[in-house]
Amino acid sequence: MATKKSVSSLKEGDLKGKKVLVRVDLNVPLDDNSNITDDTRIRAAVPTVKYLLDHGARVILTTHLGRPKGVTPKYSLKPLVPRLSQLLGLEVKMANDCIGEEVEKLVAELPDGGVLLLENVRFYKEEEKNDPEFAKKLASLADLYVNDAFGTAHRAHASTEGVAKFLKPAVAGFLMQKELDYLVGAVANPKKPFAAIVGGSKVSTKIGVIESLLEKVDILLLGGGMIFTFYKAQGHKVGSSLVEEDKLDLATSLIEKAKTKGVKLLLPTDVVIADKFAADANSKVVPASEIPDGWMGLDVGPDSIKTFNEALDAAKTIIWNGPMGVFEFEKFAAGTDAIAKKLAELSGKGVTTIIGGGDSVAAVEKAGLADKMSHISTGGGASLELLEGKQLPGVLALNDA
Ligand SMILES: Nc1ncnc2c1ncn2[C@@H]1O[C@H](COP(=O)(O)OP(=O)(O)OP(=O)(O)O)[C@@H](O)[C@H]1O
Ligand SMILES: O=C(O)[C@H](O)COP(=O)(O)O
Repeated sequence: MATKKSVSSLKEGDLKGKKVLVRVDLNVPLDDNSNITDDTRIRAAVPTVKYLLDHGARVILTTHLGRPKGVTPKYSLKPLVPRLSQLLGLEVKMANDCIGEEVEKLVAELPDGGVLLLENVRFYKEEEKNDPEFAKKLASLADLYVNDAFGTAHRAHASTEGVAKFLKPAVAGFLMQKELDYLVGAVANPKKPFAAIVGGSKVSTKIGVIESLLEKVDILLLGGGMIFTFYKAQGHKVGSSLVEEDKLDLATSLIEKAKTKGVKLLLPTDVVIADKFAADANSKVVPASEIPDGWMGLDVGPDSIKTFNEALDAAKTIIWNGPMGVFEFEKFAAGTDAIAKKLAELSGKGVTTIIGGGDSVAAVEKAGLADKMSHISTGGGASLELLEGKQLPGVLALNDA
């Protein structure tokens, strides 16, 4: 992917008095009372907005929230305004729509250094259809475009892709830049040895990532529910653990591929098993090849943690995607916690540590170690696609540097 023009290339002369449409990803989790339960994505959007405000721009923010079908009050962005205002240190105005006359009026009233948040862009079905007329209407609100919505950059939608055709320049925000620097840059040119840890529930959702990483890494550690498909492929008894019967050949071929590529592939040697899929299940540790009938593997065992830690000690760059076990249940969180702690420790010793989105980020945050890592991705699907070596439409649409 060509290097894209960054918002840092725009100076006071380019920005003062200019209306800038900024696509952010403020798709944050809300509880039943519309309280924000994790504001990471709002905090991550702040540097770009502040830069624009400091240079006298008028900022128009656009984002989606959830997957509404038409106008749905539950997915209004109103609950985000207080936190956004607090983080930016000014009163953010909010429009009840994202296009149309009322929005145009509010944009016209926006002072230099002011911020207007548009209502959920997915209230229009034209957004996800990447409808050019809708993109044109959004674009007509502004003079230039900044895309800082890394978490949505894998979607070719009107506000992430279509709009860039109508606004020049169209540049990457600081968050977008940072995500690409780590998830593309550090992965393409890693300090070696380069280790990857891949977990999560199923091998089928991680095939692309594993295959792509096998081309690049020196060490690959596998954990999570997917390991039982590998064990079964090797002829082990897996009890009632999660297995994808139609992926047994694939698991064998991935092991072969690792051998051919000279990648050190480590599967856990012991596992924590449970007599039911529940937080209060009975549990015990057994060798990975001896899971009794009626029991299921829900975490990697202590010997595996030790072996994994030793393997990671050799690495200079580490990327992690997907938990080692069912970390949502305290009893089966030890493997995931141990990886989080190890990566935090190694970060302190100068190792580049990248957490590739989704549940592994939740696990690192739960362990209170988020600020210790070199990079924590704000994108689940987007980071997965990048790790699979795919191009992201929201990035491709931006102007080359
Ligand atoms: N041994 C296991 N058996 C069953 N489920 C497991 C096991 N180990 C981990 N999981 C579950 O896998 C889920 C995470 O898998 P997933 O593939 O979504 O990972 P992820 O990398 O975080 O993905 P995404 O980025 O899409 O969120 C967790 O909810 C966890 O409980
Ligand atoms: O949370 C995400 O992964 C992004 O905001 C994209 O959301 P989507 O999967 O609904 O497109």
